[in-house]
Amino acid sequence: MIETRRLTKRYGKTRAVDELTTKVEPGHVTGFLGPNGAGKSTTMRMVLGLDRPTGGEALVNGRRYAELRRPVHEVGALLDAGAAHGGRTARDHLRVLARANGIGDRRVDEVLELVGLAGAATRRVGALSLGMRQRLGVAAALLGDPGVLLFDEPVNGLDPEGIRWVRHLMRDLAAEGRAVLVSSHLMGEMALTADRVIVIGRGRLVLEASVRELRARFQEDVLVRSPERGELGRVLEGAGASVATEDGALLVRGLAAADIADLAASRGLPVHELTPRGASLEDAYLRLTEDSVEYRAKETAR
Ligand SMILES: Nc1ncnc2c1ncn2[C@@H]1O[C@H](COP(=O)(O)OP(=O)(O)OP(=O)(O)O)[C@@H](O)[C@H]1O
Repeated sequence: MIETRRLTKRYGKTRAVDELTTKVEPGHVTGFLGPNGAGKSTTMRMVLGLDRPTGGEALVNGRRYAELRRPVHEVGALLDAGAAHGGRTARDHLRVLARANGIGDRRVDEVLELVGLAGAATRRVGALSLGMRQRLGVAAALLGDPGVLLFDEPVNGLDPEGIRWVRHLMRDLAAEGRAVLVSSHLMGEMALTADRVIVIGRGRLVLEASVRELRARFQEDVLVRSPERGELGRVLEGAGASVATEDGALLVRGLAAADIADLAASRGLPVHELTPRGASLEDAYLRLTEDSVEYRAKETAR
């Protein structure tokens, strides 16, 4: 679990992080979203003890990073995939990290296998593709088998296959009961990976919600077709939705498509169409953060 309590970081007059209070729970992938300069990296660096807060605190499993007895066994991070020493082999790079933390060589081979780099273990880091360096970074984060993981923009620059791999990995790590925090600029990408999101802008918390809540909040309505329209309409109203009828279909507000499907299934009511309509999550996110974009493109006056 990661907790920040009124976490603040000032650089001169810039409040990079401003009284940020959040929780990142185990068993979930939490997306950490915000425009450029919102304070995501600074927050992560403070959680990892790489930057000192100006105010407030950042805790991993209830302790500040500096107070963790075996930090690499509690928290792992992928911050900058370019950071590995280019002249060493992938395996040696990990062995150096492992030895510095009292971890045996066997675990090195295990994590190489886990991230699909066993075949490239003797290649020099400098000769690895970006996707492979990213995997090596993930291997390093997993060395101590930590319960808390932070990934800063892990899909940046990856090809579709690499992106899919990262997505699956995050979900698997969360399914194993770990707390996984992943930063991104893109709500669309996060909606596919994360089940919760923390949105920040100019260092401040804008929104903390489950992706499901977010969809329900920003979606206009859900179009539902069912041969049992009347009965389904009553069930949905009973669950708090407002229901209108249009062209033989139900227009449902106040419930997410997944909840509608679950309710229909629990009553054995057939559903022939279920279409969420309205703003995409990406649009919703842009609206949420439009006041906090650091550098806005200026329109040229003519
Ligand atoms: N070492 C530093 N010195 C001065 N200002 C800094 C420093 N690090 C970050 N900042 C400023 O703090 C703010 C937050 O930056 P940060 O890198 O945490 O944002 P971010 O959300 O990670 O952005 P990006 O998505 O662009 O990586 C920015 O205004 C940035 O310019």
